Amino acid sequence: MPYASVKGVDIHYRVDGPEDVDAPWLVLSNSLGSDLSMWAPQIAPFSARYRLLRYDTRGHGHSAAPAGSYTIEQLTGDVLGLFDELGIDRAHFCGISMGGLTGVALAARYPERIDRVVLANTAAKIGSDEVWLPRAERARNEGMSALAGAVLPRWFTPGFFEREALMFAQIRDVFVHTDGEGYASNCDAIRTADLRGETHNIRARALVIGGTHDLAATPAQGQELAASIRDARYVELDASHISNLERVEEFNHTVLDFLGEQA
Ligand SMILES: O=C(O)CC1=CCC(=O)O1
Repeated sequence: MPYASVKGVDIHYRVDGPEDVDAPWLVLSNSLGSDLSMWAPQIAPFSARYRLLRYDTRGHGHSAAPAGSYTIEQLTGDVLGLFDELGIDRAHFCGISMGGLTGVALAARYPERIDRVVLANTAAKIGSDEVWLPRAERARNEGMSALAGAVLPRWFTPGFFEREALMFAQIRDVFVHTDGEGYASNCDAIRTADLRGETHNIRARALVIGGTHDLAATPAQGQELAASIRDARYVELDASHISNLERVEEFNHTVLDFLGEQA
């Protein structure tokens, strides 16, 4: 399993797709409580066109979970560290929820490194102290199994759990095996990240994907995010929070059409 040591923090990543040096890079960034396996239905179609870099956000999957609260600067720094490790000057970026927040910060602060950006089920400010402080405390004190029942039902619409029982079992498995301290430290990063004053700096072409039934990053927040980014496009899918898994075909077409459009 490949790792990059970014300022002493081991970040686990995977690369799929063409070795062709001319193929553009596309980076995928996971949501809170998941890992790079959440992109499984995107790998075949996306890697047919792009050199696909997936990674486990610190505190998740096989990446290290250093002690102490994380910050959005650390989450973006980990991506830039991966770029350095792999010799990537510039890439497309697609992040969902917390991964989308990372994408907002990268596109606003490092315009020279980000080509096109897909911001799915996210906002420039996600949740509030009231959401994140008790969530982090519970993850630290009671562990991930205690949180699963409260958090996971909001990720999908009710029909998904019956239709995709196996997929949901895998998602749940990743969630409950996420390091509780690492998860809580990412809650701290989300809680303290308010990028609403920075989105006007984004120059990358941007696609914002919302989920009609998403309560964690609502359609109104997605529309607000899109409206704050120059020339951004907003597309809404009939999904809850994890739209890349709930509406695989629509998500894949929407992203590939956007990335492949002529400038
Ligand atoms: O897990 C949730 O409650 C929803 C969520 C917020 C940020 C993220 O990545 O997921």
